[in-house]
Amino acid sequence: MTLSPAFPVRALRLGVNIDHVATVRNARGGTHPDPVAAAMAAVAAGADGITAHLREDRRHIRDADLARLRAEIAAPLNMEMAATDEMVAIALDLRPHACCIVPERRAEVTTEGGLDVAGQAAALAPRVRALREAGIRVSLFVDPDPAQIAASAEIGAAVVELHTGAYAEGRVGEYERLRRAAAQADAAGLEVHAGHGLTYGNVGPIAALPQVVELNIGHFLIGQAIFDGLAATIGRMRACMDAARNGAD
Ligand SMILES: CC(=O)[C@@H](O)[C@H](O)COP(=O)(O)O
Ligand SMILES: NCC(=O)COP(=O)(O)O
Repeated sequence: MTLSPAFPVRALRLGVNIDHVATVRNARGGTHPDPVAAAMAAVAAGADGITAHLREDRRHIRDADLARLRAEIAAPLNMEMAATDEMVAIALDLRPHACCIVPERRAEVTTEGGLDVAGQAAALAPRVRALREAGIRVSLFVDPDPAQIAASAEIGAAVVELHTGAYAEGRVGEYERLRRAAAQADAAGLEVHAGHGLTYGNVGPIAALPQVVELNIGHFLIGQAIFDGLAATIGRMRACMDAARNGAD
C-alpha cells in the first residue's frame, strides 16, 4: 500500500503489550516467566515502549509488576486501565508516561469494544483532567466511530487508540471505518494509535495509515514468541510494519 505523497511519512512506534507473559506466570502462581524481564527483552529487540493493562481483577498484570516496570524499564510505559477511582489513584502514584483508558467487563475474555466516551463524557472528563494535570499523556481506547472520536477531543484526551479487534476478525467495512477515523482524529488534533488482535498477517494495512504513529501489540507477539523467541518475533513485526509504512507492502 502506498502512502499519499502529500502526507508526510511519520515514524511508527511499536508498543509491546506484555500482559500475557503475566498470564502464563500466574497459571502456576510463581515468578516465571517474569513480565519485567520480558519487557526488558522486548526493548532490547526494538520495542519503542511497553504496554501493560492492570485489570481490576488483576488476572494478569499486578500492581507490583507496574511498580517494577516503572523502576526498571527506561522505555515509555503505557498503563492500560479502566476509568475507576482506584485506577486513577494508582496511575497518579505511578506516573507512567501514558495511560490508555479502556472499557472493562469482568466476565470478558478480552477487551470487547471501545470506550463509550460520548455516553460517559461527564464521568471521564475529570479523570482525564486529573491524569493530564499530573503530566500523564491520556489515550482513550475507542471504536472507529465518529461520535467517539469527536467526544475524545472534546474532553481533552491527547491520543485515541483505535480498537482494531473487529478489523482483525475480518468484519466487512471495518478497515474503511478505521481509515476515516484516523483521518478525523488527526484533523481534530489527536495523536492516533491503534491496536488489538494485530498479527503479521493483518498489521500491514493499519501500519500504512499515515496518521497512525503507534501500534500496541501483545497477544500475537507473546504467542508467536513460543515458536520463534521474543527478539525474532518483535524483529519480524517491526519489519512488517516498516514495509507497509514505506509502501513496500
Ligand atoms: C485493551 C487491550 O486491548 C489490551 O489490554 C489487551 O486486550 C490485553 O489483553 P486482555 O484483553 O486479554 O486483558
Ligand atoms: N491496546 C491493545 C493492546 O495493548 C494489545 O492488544 P492484543 O495485541 O493483545 O490483542
